[in-house]
Amino acid sequence: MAERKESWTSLASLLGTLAFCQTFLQLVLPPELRLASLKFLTRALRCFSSYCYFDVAEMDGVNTNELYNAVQLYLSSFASTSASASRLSLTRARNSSVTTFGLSNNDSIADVFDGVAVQWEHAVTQRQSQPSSWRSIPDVFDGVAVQWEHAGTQRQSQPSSWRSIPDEKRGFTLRIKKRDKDLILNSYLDRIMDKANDIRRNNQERLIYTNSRGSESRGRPWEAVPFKHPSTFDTLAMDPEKKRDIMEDLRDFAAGQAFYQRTGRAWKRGYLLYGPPGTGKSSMIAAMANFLGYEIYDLGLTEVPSNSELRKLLMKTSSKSIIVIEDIDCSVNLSNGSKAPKAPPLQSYSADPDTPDAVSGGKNWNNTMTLSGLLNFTDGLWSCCGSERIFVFTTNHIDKLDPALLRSGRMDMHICMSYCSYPALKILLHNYLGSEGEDLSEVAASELREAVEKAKMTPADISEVLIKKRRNREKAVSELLEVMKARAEGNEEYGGLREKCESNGVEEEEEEKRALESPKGVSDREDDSCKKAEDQEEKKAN
Ligand SMILES: Nc1ncnc2c1ncn2[C@@H]1O[C@H](COP(=O)(O)OP(=O)(O)OP(=O)(O)O)[C@@H](O)[C@H]1O
Ligand SMILES: [Mg+2]
Repeated sequence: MAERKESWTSLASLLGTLAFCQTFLQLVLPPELRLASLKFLTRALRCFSSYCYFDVAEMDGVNTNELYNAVQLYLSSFASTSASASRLSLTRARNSSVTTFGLSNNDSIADVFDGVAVQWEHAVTQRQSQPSSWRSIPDVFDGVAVQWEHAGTQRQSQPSSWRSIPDEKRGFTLRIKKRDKDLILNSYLDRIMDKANDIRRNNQERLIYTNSRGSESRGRPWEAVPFKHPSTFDTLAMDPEKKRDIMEDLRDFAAGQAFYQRTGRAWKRGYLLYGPPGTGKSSMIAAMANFLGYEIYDLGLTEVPSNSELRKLLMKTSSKSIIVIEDIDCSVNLSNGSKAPKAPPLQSYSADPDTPDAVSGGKNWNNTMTLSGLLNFTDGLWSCCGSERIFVFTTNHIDKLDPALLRSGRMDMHICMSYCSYPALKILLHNYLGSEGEDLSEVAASELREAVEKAKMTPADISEVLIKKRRNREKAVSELLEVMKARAEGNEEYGGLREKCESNGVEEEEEEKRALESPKGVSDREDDSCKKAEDQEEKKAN
């Protein structure tokens, strides 16, 4: 209290002295000397002040000062609850449902960082009436004292090239005690930048981007809409242990900047999601994005005419994003347009993605998209362009993928999305009926457990049944049981048919055709695809 009183007294006397000096200078000195003496006076007064001041202007030349925006966001995070701010400005960004608070003109706000008190002031002045300003800073080089001086002169009229500069000059001034400056300045500014990035991500609705042919020439390589997919790891029906592993992996990745830096690895991670349709691969991607707060770039490879276009597209993705390529088995073996010769198959894996290789038979593939072009970006030198990015490839047929995509280290994690298991079914029951099966009778629960293992139904199939009957829990469960039992019977019949076909020497392809025609039957082979892939991976690892 006494300290505050003291500072008010010194401020009042300082203002008095300044007013007196100004009047005195105006009366006594000729105009050309006034400025120099004012400059001298200000410098003299600063020597006695225990504070130093840092100006953070909105514009750095003609560019926006990132730090200004960051400070604005940072202060908004506590401006509304701070007792020291008396007047706040309110803003809401495009695509956002969140209101941000800011300091009004010439208002100030106090902050504490690492136990050190600082103060921010926001000043808005008209550019035309901007007073000439002089700034000087002493430096010592080889024991010789030098002084840098920066003079800001009044701009009478803006040249046309400066039209983009706002008429108002906005800036924050940070006041720190001189003795604390070296202690906190850098770490405090780093903290502000980090916090601002977090706020930006939380405030702005995340977007999902997609590409279309020719969008690059229209000047907008990606088109975006707000991303509002409600899928989360809570609602995703899959083995809880597997889910935990994936979440942990994602968490480690997002917090792994120092690790990736230390180990000399590009800060990126690749996931390959494979499994039959309707097992939740796309839902998993949405859950990942929601879990990490990342944006999604849904890359349609069929819309990318060449490797160089692909490179341009990928260079325009932001960090903290998931780059998704769905159904990679269907989209990489591309040609440039339907009439163009077929692009080299995935095996045509040349060192330079833009040059033909031996397999392509000497044809010019410069205008085609190749797997090597893609992998060059996800895995090669270009992978370090941007950081904190996740690549997700999905496929229904892991066995059709080129070995180049599957070789160890290419995709960091292979995740099998398979038919619904009992633990996954419990999640679906919780999602749609509000119960996890614990209120089911023991008989019903054990019946469900047995039926779901035999039925080999996808979570999508089960969801369909539960959605229809969700108003009546008992009916929903009994109908689901019926459907699952019927499906299990179909599977058994199909299994018998398959055995018969095999003993009669019917071609495998024909058998598959039949399976497609029969919506009921699921071959064991299909179900086993995850297991087989996992076994193969285990073998490779050993
Ligand atoms: N594992 C799951 N957990 C929760 N819901 C799921 C799951 N799998 C599928 N569903 C439901 O089925 C719908 C289709 O799932 P999704 O699109 O994620 O499957 P997919 O594996 O991507 O299929 P496709 O291979 O055809 O692209 C989803 O909207 C969701 O409601
Ligand atoms: Mg999908």
